[in-house]
Amino acid sequence: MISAEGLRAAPKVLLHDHLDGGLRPGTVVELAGEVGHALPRTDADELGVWFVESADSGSLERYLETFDHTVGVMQTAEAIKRVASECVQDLAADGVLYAEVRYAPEQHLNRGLSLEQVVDAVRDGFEHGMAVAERPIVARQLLTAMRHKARSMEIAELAVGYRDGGVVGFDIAGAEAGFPPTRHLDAFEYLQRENAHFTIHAGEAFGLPSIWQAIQWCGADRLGHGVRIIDDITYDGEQAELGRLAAYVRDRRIPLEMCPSSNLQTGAAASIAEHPIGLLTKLRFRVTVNTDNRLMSGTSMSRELALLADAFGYGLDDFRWFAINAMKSAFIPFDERLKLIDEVIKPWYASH
Ligand SMILES: O=c1[nH]cnc2c1ncn2[C@@H]1O[C@H](CO)[C@@H](O)[C@H]1O
Ligand SMILES: [Zn+2]
Repeated sequence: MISAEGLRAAPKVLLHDHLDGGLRPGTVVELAGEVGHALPRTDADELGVWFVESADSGSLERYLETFDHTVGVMQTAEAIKRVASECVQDLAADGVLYAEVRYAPEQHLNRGLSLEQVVDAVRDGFEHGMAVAERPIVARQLLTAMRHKARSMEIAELAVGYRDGGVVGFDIAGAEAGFPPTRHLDAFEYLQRENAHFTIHAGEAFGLPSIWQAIQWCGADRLGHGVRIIDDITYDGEQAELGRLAAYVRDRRIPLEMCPSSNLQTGAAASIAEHPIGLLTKLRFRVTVNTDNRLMSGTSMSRELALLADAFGYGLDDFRWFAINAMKSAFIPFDERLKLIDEVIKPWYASH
């Protein structure tokens, strides 16, 4: 069994982490004090517990309500920059060597920032974080549009505008039921014409139709969560039979950004041991392991891997496979991905 220290040391790759879901509780308390935002708890430790307990709701909609208190304190360039820098430092300290971190710029305009100023603030924060982090890390932005709102085209254009400025892709997030991906088809078609990359939260709180639309209508490069792809697989404990959609996802090596702890909280899975990641890994889908919202789940990359190790007996070989899967699926250019695989990931695992 690998130790907690060993897990932290192992190079990890993170593709699905929300900037507004990963604040340090102490930072939320301090920033709230500065802007007069009312919090449900004012002690940092108690607030941390409050986030986890409130997010532990069994429903994605109620889980998302907790973001009022993080987005609420991320409304100035200074605050956003601080949060972005701390995010990168925390990920690096946990042994993450490459991270794509997402957030919705449209949610940070309450105090007069423009969309561009929000992206610039995150970029400044990431650059600061990368410069001071205790271990080398590469951090890039994904811009999210909220699926119940109507700004996806504008956010997609913003992502393309910043493609040489630290933004490597686009995403849609928020409540899934009632807001299918095709609602934003114009944005996805635009991104395809621009040769840009995007992932879509799909198959988390809604099933196969959402995944099917995300891939076959919208052309998603990756799936955020995608856990419900399991509904297209029959498994009797020995033999697995894949439906057409599951077979397509596996054949095309479409990356699944799986977030085990988050899925338990929103009710997308009953326990880690019963989480579809076990079977999907066994069937060699392109599985990646992610944190989703470190604050709301009280988690980290190391902790997610530790939970999987407990439930499925995974060890370093599996962690290496997850890291390489994720690095192959990243939205940075191929040569940069290869370099991190050949120069960081493979050498480390070969010597441990
Ligand atoms: O697991 C999730 N599913 C869907 N939406 C989410 C999830 N986690 C966070 N957000 C939403 O994404 C926004 C931008 O980061 C967050 O404000 C939250 O509303
Ligand atoms: Zn997410």
